[in-house]
Amino acid sequence: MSDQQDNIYATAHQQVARFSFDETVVRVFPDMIRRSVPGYPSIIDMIGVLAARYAQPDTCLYDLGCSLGAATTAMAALTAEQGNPVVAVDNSPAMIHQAETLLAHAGLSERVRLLEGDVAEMDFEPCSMAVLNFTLQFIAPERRDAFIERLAAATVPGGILVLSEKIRFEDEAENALQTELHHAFKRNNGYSDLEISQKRTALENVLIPETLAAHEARLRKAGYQHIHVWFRCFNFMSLLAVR
Ligand SMILES: Nc1ncnc2c1ncn2[C@@H]1O[C@H](C[S@+](CC[C@H]([NH3+])C(=O)[O-])CC(=O)[O-])[C@@H](O)[C@H]1O
Ligand SMILES: O=C(O)C(=O)Cc1ccccc1
Repeated sequence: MSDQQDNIYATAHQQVARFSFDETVVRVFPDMIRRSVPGYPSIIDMIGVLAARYAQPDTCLYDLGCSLGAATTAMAALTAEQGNPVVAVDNSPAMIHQAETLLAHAGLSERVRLLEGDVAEMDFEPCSMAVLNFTLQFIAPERRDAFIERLAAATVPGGILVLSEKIRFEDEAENALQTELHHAFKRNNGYSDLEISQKRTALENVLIPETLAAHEARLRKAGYQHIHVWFRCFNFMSLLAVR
């Protein structure tokens, strides 16, 4: 029930509604994210590699804004021997419902604790890894500082945050070029100009990108000691922040 092709914006909508992670999106989500986010399959694979490198005993691993549990599954697979608890959280009931089915099929129901809730409001246990794979961009900007500070405080020394985000560039010309290249990527993956344009409208004031400098400043202020850009393609980026 989540393996269909994304054609949500293929026909003209009279009025394009705000984007939301509802049942319609859940049905097409794996196809949508793979065709919309450059490098998404590699990012998921590397989150597994990072889990194997950074998971510490007696700590949990968080997948915050887990959607259907792609990063959760990669983290669990590459830490099978250590067996750290993986805690996967999302505030979309439709996502959680489908993630539950998929994790059960993968035999991960014991290993993974799946929670429905707002990641910016939850309490954290000591963790050695937290993943925000394209989640922070959907949280209201004024809530981001306090949330990252609380997450950093729960991260043990040497633990990490993997922060993947769509980013904005200060320079207008740079921003326009990187956005155009992202749209070329989507077109190459079979999306029409109408689909690209209607999805863009739906995401306005829902997905709010910040600059790389703003992300780095927030992470440093929260107490992360080392910040590395480990992936970048057009206006998509992933940071590795070490506590
Ligand atoms: N405040 C919030 N609290 C909890 N969840 C939230 C919140 N805001 C948004 N979400 C959830 O964050 C997810 C963002 S998608 C993540 C992909 C996944 N990480 C992946 O690696 O496949 C990214 C994208 O679609 O571009 C959705 O499932 C939202 O319901
Ligand atoms: O499609 C886009 O333009 C994006 O920025 C990525 C995306 C992927 C999946 C849901 C929402 C946004």
